[in-house]
Amino acid sequence: MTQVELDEIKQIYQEADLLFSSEQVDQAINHMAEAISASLSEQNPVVFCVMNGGLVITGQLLTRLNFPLEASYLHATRYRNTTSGHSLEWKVPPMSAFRGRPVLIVDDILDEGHTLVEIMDHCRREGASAVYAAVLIDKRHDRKAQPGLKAEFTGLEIEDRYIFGYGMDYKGYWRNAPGIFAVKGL
Ligand SMILES: O=P(O)(O)OC[C@H]1O[C@H](OP(=O)(O)OP(=O)(O)O)[C@H](O)[C@@H]1O
Ligand code: HPA
Repeated sequence: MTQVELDEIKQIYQEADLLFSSEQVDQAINHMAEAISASLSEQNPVVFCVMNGGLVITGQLLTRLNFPLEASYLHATRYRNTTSGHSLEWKVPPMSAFRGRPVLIVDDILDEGHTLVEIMDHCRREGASAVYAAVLIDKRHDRKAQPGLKAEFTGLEIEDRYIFGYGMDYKGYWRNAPGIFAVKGL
C-alpha cells in the first residue's frame, strides 16, 4: 500500500464517529456470554469463529464461557475488503467434527445476513443437532436475506452505516480499532 493510501486509512479513523466505546462493547459481550452460557452450558457445543471478522469477538467471548466446549474456525468472505457484499466465497469450510452436536457460529456482524444463513444451512446439512448464531452487531435496515432475520445472541444494534472496529474492517484495516466506529459519510 502506498503512503497516499495509508494516509487515507489514517484519515478514515480520525474522522470516524464513535458509536460504542470499548467499555460499552465489553458490557455487551458480558451479556452475550451470560445468555450463551444459560442456553448452552450443558450442551457440549462446537464453537466456530467466522474468520476474519469474527476473530476479536470470538476471542473475547470464549474466555467468558466457563463450560466445556470445543473451539474452531471456518473462513467465508462476501465483502473481500470492500464495502459492499458479493456472493459468499468459502475459503475454509468447518474442519472440526460436529455431526450430532450443537454448533455455535460466532461472527462480528449480521448485516444483510447472507453469510450467516449460508453458514448455518451448511452446518445443518452436515448434521449439526442444532445451530445457533452469536453476533456482536446487528445492523438495522430492511435488506435482510430473510425478513426478520436475527441471531440467537446479539450484542448491540446499530444504525445503517458502514462500521469498523472489534474485528470489522474498512478496506482490510482497523479490525483492531478499540470501539465501534462509523465511517464518515457512509
Ligand atoms: O450479513 P452479511 O451482509 O452477509 O455480512 C456479514 C459478513 O461480512 C463480513 O465478512 P467479510 O465478507 O467482509 O469478510 P471478513 O470477515 O474477512 O471481513 C462480516 O465479518 C460477516 O461475516
Ligand atoms: O458495516 C460493515 N463493516 C465492516 N464489515 C462489514 N461486513 C458487512 N457489513 C459490514
